[in-house]
Amino acid sequence: MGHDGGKRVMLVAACVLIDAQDRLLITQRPEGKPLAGLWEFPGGKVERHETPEAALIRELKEELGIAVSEPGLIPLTFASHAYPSFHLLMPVYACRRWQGDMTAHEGQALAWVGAEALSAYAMPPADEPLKETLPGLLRLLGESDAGD
Ligand SMILES: Nc1nc2c([nH]c(=O)n2[C@@H]2O[C@H](COP(=O)(O)OP(=O)(O)OP(=O)(O)O)[C@@H](O)[C@H]2O)c(=O)[nH]1
Repeated sequence: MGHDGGKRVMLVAACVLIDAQDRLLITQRPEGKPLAGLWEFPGGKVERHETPEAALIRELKEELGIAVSEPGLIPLTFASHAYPSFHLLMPVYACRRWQGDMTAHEGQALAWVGAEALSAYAMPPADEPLKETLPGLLRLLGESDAGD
């Protein structure tokens, strides 16, 4: 065992989808999955030999039926959290552009919320720090987007 406890690092890619009113999409984990009932950002595990971007494009299609392109995925921040049986490393992208009608393909509830309102939702422990940092990060992103 290493001095970190020897936990395996699990790579999960997640996306903050942002609508025209600057609201963010969160989805509720369905019953039967670990952490059921908690709200999270869409995404999922990065498979072997898959890039985080490719994993996200695949997951967004599977979970929500939307198509996003790689240039539309803007690296935003990451979460790094020790769960009891693994260490989660989660790159978080922002995305404002997608194609297709958004549908909850896995029976998950969807909610569009302002960044400041995230604190009102129960999210996985790894997401807790994001509740504090996302409002400021998204403001910066909005300012840097203003020119394009
Ligand atoms: N998508 C997503 N996963 C998160 C977030 N926060 C967080 O701790 N996770 C964790 O990251 C892991 C993602 O696994 P998942 O089960 O959603 O991924 P998946 O769809 O590839 O899994 P499956 O196909 O095996 O069901 C879970 O352990 C989940 O709890 C988040 O904001 N979004």
